[in-house]
Amino acid sequence: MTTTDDSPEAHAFRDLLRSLRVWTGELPAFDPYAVPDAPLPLFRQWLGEAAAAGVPEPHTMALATADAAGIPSVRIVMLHDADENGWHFASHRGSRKGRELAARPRASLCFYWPLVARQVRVSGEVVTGTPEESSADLHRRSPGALAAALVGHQSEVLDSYAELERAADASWERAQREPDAEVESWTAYVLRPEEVEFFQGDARRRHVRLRYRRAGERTADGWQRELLWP
Ligand SMILES: Cc1cc2nc3c(=O)[nH]c(=O)nc-3n(C[C@H](O)[C@H](O)[C@H](O)COP(=O)(O)O)c2cc1C
Repeated sequence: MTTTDDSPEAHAFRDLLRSLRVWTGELPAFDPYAVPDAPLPLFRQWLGEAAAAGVPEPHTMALATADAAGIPSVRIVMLHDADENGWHFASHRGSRKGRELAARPRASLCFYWPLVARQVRVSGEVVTGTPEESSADLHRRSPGALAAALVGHQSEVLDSYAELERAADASWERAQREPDAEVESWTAYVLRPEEVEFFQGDARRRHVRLRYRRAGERTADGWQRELLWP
């Protein structure tokens, strides 16, 4: 594939891309032979280390879903928890992702923590929380998050920004007045991991990739581990 755009802007853009670097600075070491039997403790450790290293918003992640025809879509959402049940997040049921998860309840998550050159990918089945769990999720969050959820209509076409401003102001006031307000479409989801892959970047490109896969009865804790070529 050859590039045809010869404009100064295109050249400047390509020069910028070539000038940018990854995997620089002091990167942590990662011994893939000294790891826990299951991925959760390692994930919690890595998220803690990313936060301690100053990675901004280490609890945000890309969530990839697909529609009934298999067309993929991806966006950032916040991690609300990671425990024995899986990786928790929440959104509106009627949004694009919500509709896709209803049609095809599987997803992949991807975290990237550049200051420590680490990536974590998680994939598996997605289970929808009960209305009680979804409501608890909503009310554990900040008044600002409740106000944002009260606006609703996520992923619908917006006719004008002024309409959003009016709705956001009304929702903000309602969230202050009624901190227990419910948002019917707000839904808690849990991704039950079947595969979790840890990637540690290395300045000499000898990246470490360690994958945990659900192994059923084959191992005591239900996970098998394997290294992958980077
Ligand atoms: C840092 C960040 C965090 C976000 N967290 C959430 C979230 O937790 N839940 C959510 O529904 N949308 C969240 N969003 C907005 C989504 O990226 C997306 O725009 C929205 O959910 C609509 O996606 P959809 O049309 O694919 O359903 C977040 C966006 C950013 C940039």
